[in-house]
Amino acid sequence: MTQPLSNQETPAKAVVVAIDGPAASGKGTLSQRIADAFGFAHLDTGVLYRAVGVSVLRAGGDPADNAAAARAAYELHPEHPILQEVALRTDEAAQAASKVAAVPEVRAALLDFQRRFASHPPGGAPGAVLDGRDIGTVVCPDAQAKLFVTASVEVRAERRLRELQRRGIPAIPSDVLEDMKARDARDSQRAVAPLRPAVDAFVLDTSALDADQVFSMAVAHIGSKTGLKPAA
Ligand SMILES: Nc1ncnc2c1ncn2[C@@H]1O[C@H](COP(=O)(O)OP(=O)(O)O)[C@@H](O)[C@H]1O
Ligand SMILES: Nc1ccn([C@@H]2O[C@H](COP(=O)(O)OP(=O)(O)O)[C@@H](O)[C@H]2O)c(=O)n1
Repeated sequence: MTQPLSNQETPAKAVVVAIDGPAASGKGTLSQRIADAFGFAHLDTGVLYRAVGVSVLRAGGDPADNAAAARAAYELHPEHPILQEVALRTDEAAQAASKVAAVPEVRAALLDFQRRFASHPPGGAPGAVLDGRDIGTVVCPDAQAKLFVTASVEVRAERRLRELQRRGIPAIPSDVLEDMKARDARDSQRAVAPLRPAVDAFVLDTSALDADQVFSMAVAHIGSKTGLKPAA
């Protein structure tokens, strides 16, 4: 996956905000709000891994099979319709994603695209917000601001359950919790780019914070690192 997302180049060096954390910690919600507030582009990198995982499943393969996972990652490109599918939001897709994500060739295949998005945000945006697991540690280690968003696994499972119900995707509460624990373990223990806060990340436990409180704290942190204030 090496194709550039846009032909438009950004003359000044883009500001990069890295937001990492475990499943359903609120990364995506926060990233989109930060992107909107600062006029930055947003890339949810988890979608890339979910698309690779689902592609392997659809081809009848095993997401833990290195060759099948690597092939699917090399075939993915930024305009691929699978990236828009609601099917990527299911627990099955999440589990497949975390299996393909442990394959070094998959991570390598997706790296250039993510880095290019950060250095040349689409639409000529002055900055980019990337959320995932390894943005602050591997993809953009020089990001001007890094946040690591987390919450207890019980709180995260409850948030994900409500989200799935809202989307009309059937889910069993105990399965969502167990799947999240399994994914946390796989993501944290893999050899390549494991889930962990960068040493210079601001760690934000959102267990008892609502989305507005998280947003305010993140804006304050980004302001302290970049001198920028939200436009609105
Ligand atoms: N601070 C928060 N408090 C309560 N619910 C939240 C909070 N942040 C996000 N959510 C909700 O939790 C669910 C998962 O959030 P999301 O941003 O998708 O997490 P992630 O990107 O880390 O998987 C969504 O339904 C979202 O609306
Ligand atoms: N930068 C990233 C993003 C996601 N992933 C993998 O992709 C899976 C799905 O990521 P996601 O961000 O969509 O998951 P949620 O946090 O939304 O549940 C994760 O469990 C990771 O295994 C990764 O390894 N590195």
